[in-house]
Amino acid sequence: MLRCEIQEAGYSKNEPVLKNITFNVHPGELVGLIGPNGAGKSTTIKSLLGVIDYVQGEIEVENYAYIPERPFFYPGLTLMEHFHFLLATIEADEADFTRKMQGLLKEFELENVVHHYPESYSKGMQQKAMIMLAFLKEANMHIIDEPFMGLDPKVVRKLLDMIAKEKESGAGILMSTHVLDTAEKICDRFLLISHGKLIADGTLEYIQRKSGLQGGSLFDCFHILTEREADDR
Ligand SMILES: Nc1ncnc2c1ncn2[C@@H]1O[C@H](COP(=O)(O)OP(=O)(O)OP(=O)(O)O)[C@@H](O)[C@H]1O
Repeated sequence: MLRCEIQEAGYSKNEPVLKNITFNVHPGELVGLIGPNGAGKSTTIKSLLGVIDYVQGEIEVENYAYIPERPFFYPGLTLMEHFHFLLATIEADEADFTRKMQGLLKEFELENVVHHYPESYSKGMQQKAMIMLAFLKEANMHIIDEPFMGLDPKVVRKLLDMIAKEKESGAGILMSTHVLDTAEKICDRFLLISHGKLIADGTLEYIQRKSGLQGGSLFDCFHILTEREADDR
């Protein structure tokens, strides 16, 4: 379970970026975090991860794995060494971990480069490596920042399968994305952020009702609600 009750958060106390962002993510639930560029999605995620300077409020998130928007790796470690490092920091059965790792390496076609430095990978390969590391952690909660950019359609399919499996096994997932047609298909609920505020939290039906667009796409509802919020400012 993830509980987020942010009263204010940002990069300095004088200029908070987020105001009153309160939501939960329950076990087995996939929640989409959506909003225009600069709305505060990444700042919300950074607040959850505890890597932001100023957060006023309460955050509760246990045993999470995080897939960042921009991959980062430990310099001087090969991908295999990253796996060994991860194994050393989590409580996992080594044989089980190795079996899963090998399965994922094969699925993501990274077997031939596992002894190379991830810095030498293409952008998509780096993202695949980050996804593998996150899913090998066997977390109760997955926090995923814009996972689809730069991935080829085959990998997107695999990622969606992995997300579905995690959900089935009871993990909660918070995923920020701009890919609204995919989000519409897979998310149980949506958090719509605009100008640092949570302007909607609910299912597609709720979002449709709120935007006055019965049966409308998430894409169209998104436009109506964010425009309305901008007009009200
Ligand atoms: N490191 C930072 N220092 C200061 N301000 C920042 C920093 N990162 C983001 N901001 C500001 O915080 C606000 C919210 O940005 P954030 O990155 O959370 O948006 P986002 O919804 O994730 O946008 P995008 O869809 O473009 O990734 C913006 O006004 C941005 O300028």
